[in-house]
Amino acid sequence: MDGKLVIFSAPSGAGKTTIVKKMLELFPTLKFSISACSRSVRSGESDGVDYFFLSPDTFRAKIKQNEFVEWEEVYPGSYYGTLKSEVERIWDAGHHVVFDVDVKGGLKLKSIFGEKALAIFVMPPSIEELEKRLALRSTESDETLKMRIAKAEDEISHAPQFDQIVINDELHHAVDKAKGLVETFLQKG
Ligand SMILES: Nc1ncnc2c1ncn2[C@@H]1O[C@H](COP(=O)(O)OP(=O)(O)OP(=O)(O)O)[C@@H](O)[C@H]1O
Ligand SMILES: Nc1nc2c(ncn2[C@@H]2O[C@H](COP(=O)(O)O)[C@@H](O)[C@H]2O)c(=O)[nH]1
Repeated sequence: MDGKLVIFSAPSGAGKTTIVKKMLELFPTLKFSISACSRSVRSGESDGVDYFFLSPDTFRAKIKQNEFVEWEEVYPGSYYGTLKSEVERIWDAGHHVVFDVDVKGGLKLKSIFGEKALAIFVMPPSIEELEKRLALRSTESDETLKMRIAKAEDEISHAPQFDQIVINDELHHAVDKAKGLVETFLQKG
């Protein structure tokens, strides 16, 4: 099978991880690209499932060894990146890859893989709703929540560069829209 890539990007809190999890349930041929990151593990997360959790030094060593397809310092001191080995592992097993990456990373992947990739921007209904969702998720301190919200407007300005935009107001509508887009893309020759 010729492996394809489905990329979901959005400002933090817009709901891309929630939508990606639904896509993984709906499409057995899609497998999640487990990113490496240098932030600390949240409650409920596991190493090698949600992320490969690395120290900043180990992450920087992997950058030097050219192990990433793309990487970003998404927040000051917090590195995130797509490992070449992850994409190869998934393609070698005959699957398509789905990514949950920030906006810069999503555009980078699209620029590398072109027509093999479908890049979807998940649009929050408003900045106020984004803030509310992040606060309810209870994963951020006041400081990191502010930092995530401060990036959102600039990230939203890049939405037109994506192949498709899915507005995540009512989750089930967003999932239906994303499902249709992914289905059409995977069926294409
Ligand atoms: N349509 C929705 N309506 C209300 N809450 C939602 C909706 N979609 C997702 N959520 C909730 O909003 C919070 C943020 O969602 P999620 O973690 O999927 O966002 P994200 O874009 O992956 O954020 P991050 O980039 O920080 O990982 C979660 O608690 C999730 O359950
Ligand atoms: N450029 C990349 N961004 C990534 C990658 N993996 C995740 N992310 C993005 O980082 C932020 C923060 O994630 P969180 O888990 O700390 O809330 C979010 O936008 C992720 O999509 C990656 O490999 N490359």
